[in-house]
Amino acid sequence: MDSSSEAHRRIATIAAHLRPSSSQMENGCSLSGANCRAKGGAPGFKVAILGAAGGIGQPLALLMKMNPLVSVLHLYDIVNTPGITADVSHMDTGAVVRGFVGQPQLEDALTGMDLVIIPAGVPRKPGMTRDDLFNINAGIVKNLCEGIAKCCPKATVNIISNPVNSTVPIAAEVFKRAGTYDPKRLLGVTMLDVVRANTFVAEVLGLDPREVDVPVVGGHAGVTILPLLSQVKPSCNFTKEEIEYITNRIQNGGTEVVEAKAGAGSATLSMAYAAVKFADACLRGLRGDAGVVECAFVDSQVTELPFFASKVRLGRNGVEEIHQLGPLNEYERAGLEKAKKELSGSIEKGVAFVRK
Ligand SMILES: NC(=O)c1ccc[n+]([C@@H]2O[C@H](COP(=O)([O-])OP(=O)(O)OC[C@H]3O[C@@H](n4cnc5c(N)ncnc54)[C@H](O)[C@@H]3O)[C@@H](O)[C@H]2O)c1
Ligand SMILES: O=C(O)C[C@H](O)C(=O)O
Repeated sequence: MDSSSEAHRRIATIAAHLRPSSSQMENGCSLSGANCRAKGGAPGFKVAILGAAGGIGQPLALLMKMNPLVSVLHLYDIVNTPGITADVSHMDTGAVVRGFVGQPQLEDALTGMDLVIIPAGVPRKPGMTRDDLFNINAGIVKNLCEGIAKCCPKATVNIISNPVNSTVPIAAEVFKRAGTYDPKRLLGVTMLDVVRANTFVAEVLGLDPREVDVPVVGGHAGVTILPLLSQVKPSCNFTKEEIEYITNRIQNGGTEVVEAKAGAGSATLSMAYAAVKFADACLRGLRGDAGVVECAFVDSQVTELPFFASKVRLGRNGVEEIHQLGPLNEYERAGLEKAKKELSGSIEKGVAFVRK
């Protein structure tokens, strides 16, 4: 091909790439093809954020745009994605950003995605439990998962919307109904509990939180959040008072933020950080990296419950291995019984919502 026909081909490719379709804003860019150069077509994963205009969604979009493993980033919400897409797309990082707004554009947002992250739904106000969000968020998660089952049934799905202990079972039921359920690909995000646990333990021990690793198992609400302080790395001993203080602080970390925000929502910035840390682990697993292990709320046989959070190894197929809980001390065994009792009801509530 001579250089002028090569130039024509390139411009035609760019023009096709930039032409705004009726259903999407690409890069917020309205230039004609002749004014832009071709993208390098960097390899990477296609990621969608559903609820991208929210308190979590916006910083999550920012951080995912910075992730070198992401080549395409779809931002979907029922409001405000055009502005957020235009804004984030100006960052000089590799991912191509496209925005989608409203239910009619959900299918385009989801088609072809490798990873879908869901922070859509209402947050708590002071005095509420996460379960108080069920009535609104259950329907939102169900609807979005129906879209995933139809448009990207093989995608890995990260559920952030609360109550996670019920929304993950809801997602599983939707996928089962659609015949697309792959338990390895559905993960409830409990990473914020681990992030908090690492921070609070590091404070008590006088360590850098980046050096601390605290397994947090169970679920994501109150007593279902069970930090295993006997398994902290680096290995250490706590007094009884320290164990009670740290455990309570981790279990009530979400409420601490809800109360401090005094009606303006729940954790958004630390959650976006945790969501990206977790999504990055999922993407490294999908890429084939070895030894990627994080805590997540998944379809599990670690206890008699159908879902449970524990350490999982992430790989090319999603959850490749679920770690057992390891030896628990008496305090943790008592905590586990309390956690299972509450979790069981929350899981059943989610399942019943879809089966009703
Ligand atoms: N798993 C966790 O550790 C964790 C941590 C913090 C918050 N959360 C939960 O995350 C959720 C979102 O929190 P937030 O602070 O970002 O709330 P937010 O209200 O700021 O944002 C939620 C976004 O969801 C959008 N939305 C509502 N219905 C939608 C639908 N049908 N489709 C797509 N988008 C829709 C809203 O327009 C909004 O932009 C809440 O349920 C909250 O409890 C979970
Ligand atoms: O506490 C909440 O309602 C939000 C979230 O689950 C959190 O743990 O911060």
